[in-house]
Amino acid sequence: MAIFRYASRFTFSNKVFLTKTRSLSVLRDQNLGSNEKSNQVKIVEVSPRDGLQNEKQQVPTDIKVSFINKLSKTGLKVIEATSFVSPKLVPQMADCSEIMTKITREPGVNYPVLTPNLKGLEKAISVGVKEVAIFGAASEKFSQANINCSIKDSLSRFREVVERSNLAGISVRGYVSCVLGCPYQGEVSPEAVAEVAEEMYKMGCYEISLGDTIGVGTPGSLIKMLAAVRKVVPIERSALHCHDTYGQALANIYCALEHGIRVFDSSVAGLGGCPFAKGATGNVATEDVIYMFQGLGFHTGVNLIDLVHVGNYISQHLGRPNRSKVAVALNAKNNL
Ligand SMILES: CC(C)(COP(=O)([O-])OP(=O)([O-])OC[C@H]1O[C@@H](n2cnc3c(N)ncnc32)[C@H](O)[C@@H]1OP(=O)([O-])[O-])[C@@H](O)C(=O)NCCC(=O)NCCSC(=O)C[C@@](C)(O)CC(=O)[O-]
Repeated sequence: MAIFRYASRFTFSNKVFLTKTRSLSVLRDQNLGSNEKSNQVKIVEVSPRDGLQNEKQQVPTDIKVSFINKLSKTGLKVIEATSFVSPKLVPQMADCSEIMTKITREPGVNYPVLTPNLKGLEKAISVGVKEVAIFGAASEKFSQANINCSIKDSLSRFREVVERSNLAGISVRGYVSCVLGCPYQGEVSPEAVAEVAEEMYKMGCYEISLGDTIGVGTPGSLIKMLAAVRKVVPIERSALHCHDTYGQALANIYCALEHGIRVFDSSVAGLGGCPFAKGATGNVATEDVIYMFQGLGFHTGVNLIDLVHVGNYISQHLGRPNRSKVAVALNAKNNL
């Protein structure tokens, strides 16, 4: 893992986080806060939503329901099930209410959904959703393309969603897209990311998921972005959401782990892509992330073989090979 040993020292909040020779376990013991010492990581499985939203061919609702039910049996504790957005813009998610009424909700598993505005939230409440996510962007152009409003206007809409959610006893997660680059404007400054993340955190999001929407980030740009964000959002309240477009996702996840992040979004079989980010390919594959965490001695509570079976199930339905490298290897080795 020499690639992950940094020659220089990076300073965040007056703490030195990385040196040339320190291993992850030493970092865990010496540098991180009490929450961050834990060897637990949380996976937010986004495949039923982020994984499928970009599929051109409509996936039958019963297949989606069966997919979510199968994921629920693998040990995953958070499964983002669908999104309550415009069916004209994202037809694949048009069956959101049906999905939420048909799935079997396993005790101890959380099934959050995306709600960009009050309209989506009210629909979600009517089908018993317990957690929602609002989704903003650090890039003005992406905000316009994705949710048809400026960053400023999006924050006002989100405030309404958070206030109404609080009344209904619903937790709210916040996404910030384009944290390491934008498909329309290119570079996005760490300060712009921190500004939106701070607003969302202050308005009441319990967690801020930092999205590398087009997968352009590297550990170099990630470190700079995290340095800015951690000044305004506690690291234990931050999550990382990686797409693997440039093959950097696992490197970025490992890097974020070293910087104290313990929540990671991923998608079984590497499904995914955003309809409003041309060229954005799949999310990092959950199987690959779990395999790496297992190797590092981190507990995810997820049964990897069960997960590979579920990835195979949905890949077969979509008529394409499983995009997880770990799944491909285990399929060949175990004749799955
Ligand atoms: C945000 C809106 C709704 C604003 O859309 P708008 O056009 O500004 O909203 P509007 O209030 O003017 O309404 C226009 C029409 O949409 C309807 N409408 C309005 N709201 C809803 C709703 N909630 N559910 C269902 N319908 C809705 C509304 O009823 C009306 O219908 P019409 O009168 O024309 O028939 C729209 O732009 C939209 O749905 N965008 C889709 C956004 C989306 O799903 N993007 C992909 C997910 S984000 C992502 O993938 C990134 C992430 C999270 O994974 C992290 C990362 O990777 O970076």
